[in-house]
Amino acid sequence: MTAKLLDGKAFAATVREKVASHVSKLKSEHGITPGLAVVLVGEDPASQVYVRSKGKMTVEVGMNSYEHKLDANTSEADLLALIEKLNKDESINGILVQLPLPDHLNEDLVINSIDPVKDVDGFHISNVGLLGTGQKSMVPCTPLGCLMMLREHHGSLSGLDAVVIGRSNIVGKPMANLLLGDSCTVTIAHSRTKDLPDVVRRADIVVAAVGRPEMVPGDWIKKGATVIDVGINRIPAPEKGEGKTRLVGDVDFATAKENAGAITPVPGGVGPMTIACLLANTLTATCRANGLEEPEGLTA
Ligand SMILES: Nc1nc2c(c(=O)[nH]1)N[C@@H](CN(C=O)c1ccc(C(=O)N[C@@H](CCC(=O)O)C(=O)O)cc1)CN2
Repeated sequence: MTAKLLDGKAFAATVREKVASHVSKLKSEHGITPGLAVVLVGEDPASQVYVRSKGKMTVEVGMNSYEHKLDANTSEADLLALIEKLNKDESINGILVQLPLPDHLNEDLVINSIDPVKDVDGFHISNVGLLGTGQKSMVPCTPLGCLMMLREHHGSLSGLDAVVIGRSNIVGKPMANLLLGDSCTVTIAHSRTKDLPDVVRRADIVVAAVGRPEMVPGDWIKKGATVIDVGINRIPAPEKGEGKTRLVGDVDFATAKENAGAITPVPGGVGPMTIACLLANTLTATCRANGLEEPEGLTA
């Protein structure tokens, strides 16, 4: 059996189209243009690429994009002062601080200084608490993207056995809460989980978010299961030439696709959904801030 490929790149394009059409209505019917501020501290090359891409796609869906690129040595006080300014700025509906931050900055402190209503990453402790208690919140972009792809493929997720491998605050924990919200039976597995292969073999849905290249082999995957690979790992690719690299996920795609019913590729799976969901969250935040109806199908 060869799995159906869940094409995140194509799906993300449809999400961005929906966002663009809502933004166009917001402008024409209410005179509102959503604004997203992205803050980058330092010169991490991958972060620079993601931030550039966020800015470009924000403009493409008709929103205003504000980029704040700060020196790697920026003090915590200066960063917090910028966030405070953005919190008060009425033209800004969404604020995102690109992660990881340089080591001298306290990530929790910085994230929790963002107004929760503008926290389009859904990382603020208030949003974490709201999601954990099943209340309306801002939802982290990558898990939201995974949920959208799962709903699109399965329709209802109710009653399905799901395993989330990885317990990070950014993906693993919110993903587990979202699956629980859709009535899955959820297991969170991690480095101390006993007999991980056995746990994974029972699952109808496997979400791998550990950051370890190809650690989930195909023979852990139950026949017909849906595999969502969140890992984006760059590994050496000598076959492409000296010093060349390639991207792989946390799942061994070549063997997993033989057992899975559906699987996301890397690249082109979950990754593109992250930015599409950021735009969806910015639209949602704008609607909430203005007391307008939220867009359907773009939230959890
Ligand atoms: N504040 C945040 N920081 C980070 C987040 C986040 O959601 N909020 N997530 C990641 C980085 N990220 C967005 O910020 C991101 C990662 C990957 C992709 C993506 O489209 N990946 C492509 C491959 C890209 C490549 O060639 O390297 C894919 O998977 O197809 C988009 C966004 C960490 N920081």
